[in-house]
Amino acid sequence: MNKKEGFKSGFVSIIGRPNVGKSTLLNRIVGQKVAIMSDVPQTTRNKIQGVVTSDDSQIVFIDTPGIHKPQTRLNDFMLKSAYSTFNEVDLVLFMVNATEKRGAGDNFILEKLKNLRTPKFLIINKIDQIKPEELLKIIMDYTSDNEFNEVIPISAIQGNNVDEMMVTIKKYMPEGPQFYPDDQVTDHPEYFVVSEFIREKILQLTKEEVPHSVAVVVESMQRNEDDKVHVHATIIVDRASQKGIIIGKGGKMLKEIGVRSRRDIEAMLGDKIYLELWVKVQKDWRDKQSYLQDYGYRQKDYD
Ligand SMILES: Nc1nc2c(ncn2[C@@H]2O[C@H](COP(=O)(O)OP(=O)(O)OP(=O)(O)O)[C@@H](O)[C@H]2O)c(=O)[nH]1
Repeated sequence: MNKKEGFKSGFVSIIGRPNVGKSTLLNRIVGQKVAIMSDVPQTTRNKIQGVVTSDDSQIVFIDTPGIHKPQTRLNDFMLKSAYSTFNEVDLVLFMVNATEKRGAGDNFILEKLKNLRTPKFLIINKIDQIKPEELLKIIMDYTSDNEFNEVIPISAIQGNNVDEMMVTIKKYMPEGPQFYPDDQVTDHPEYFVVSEFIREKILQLTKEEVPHSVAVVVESMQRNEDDKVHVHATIIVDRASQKGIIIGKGGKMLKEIGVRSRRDIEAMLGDKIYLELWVKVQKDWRDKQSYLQDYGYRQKDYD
């Protein structure tokens, strides 16, 4: 959660018709560090598909469900949220399949992307399946009536041009904080439940004084020599005044938040824990926080 000088971070939405190779691409770029929370119930608007962290950047890829022609009201609803997502992210990757003709599904997405102000890339996948001379025609086909900030042909399966694509994506990321710890991986769904326990206690104890946008990020959970699980979490607020409320007079409020949270966390983990809580003010957090909230748990369970 440190804000390092010059650090870049942002959210990237990947869209495309089914089978264009979105998952293959994500697996390649995220490798072992795929943060798919597939084993956690999802009622989410956006799924976080992968977090790619390097020394100087963190790129969070999110999947946008339901991009096809709306046939039902549910689809319609999903589409609406998908499009609102495009305004919130830092970059949209529109992925197409080089081996398939541009179809109604592509046109439908293109239409929706037309007036978007968020930067957008055209990613032409599966170029290993076509002859080099065919590529130009495909590019022309998609770009003659649409503007993209970048057009990048790749092979997700063989890896051609994928590193270059990542370099270009990074260029479009704004400066920002590291949203997730370096080691944020799939097999830690407890991180999110723990952060929700803490968030719940903050909201219960501070009532309306602290807005719902307060975020809690679990930085680490490790067993120490004392055989306790040491949980280190950061509470993030927008304003210094909120920090004051959360800490309370002489640290009283923070202590109470800690005591109550620890009780729940110990019950869940069936383990003794040591909880270390920090409070930070981070102004640009609120905009990005909706993604965190969508990160693999059922909001209503905790409301
Ligand atoms: N030849 C070739 N095949 C690819 C490439 N990328 C993906 N594929 C194949 O295309 C098929 C679909 O890939 P996925 O990654 O599952 O596609 P997806 O877009 O995630 O599909 P949905 O989950 O249905 O949205 C798989 O059989 C992949 O092996 C590529 O660069 N070249």
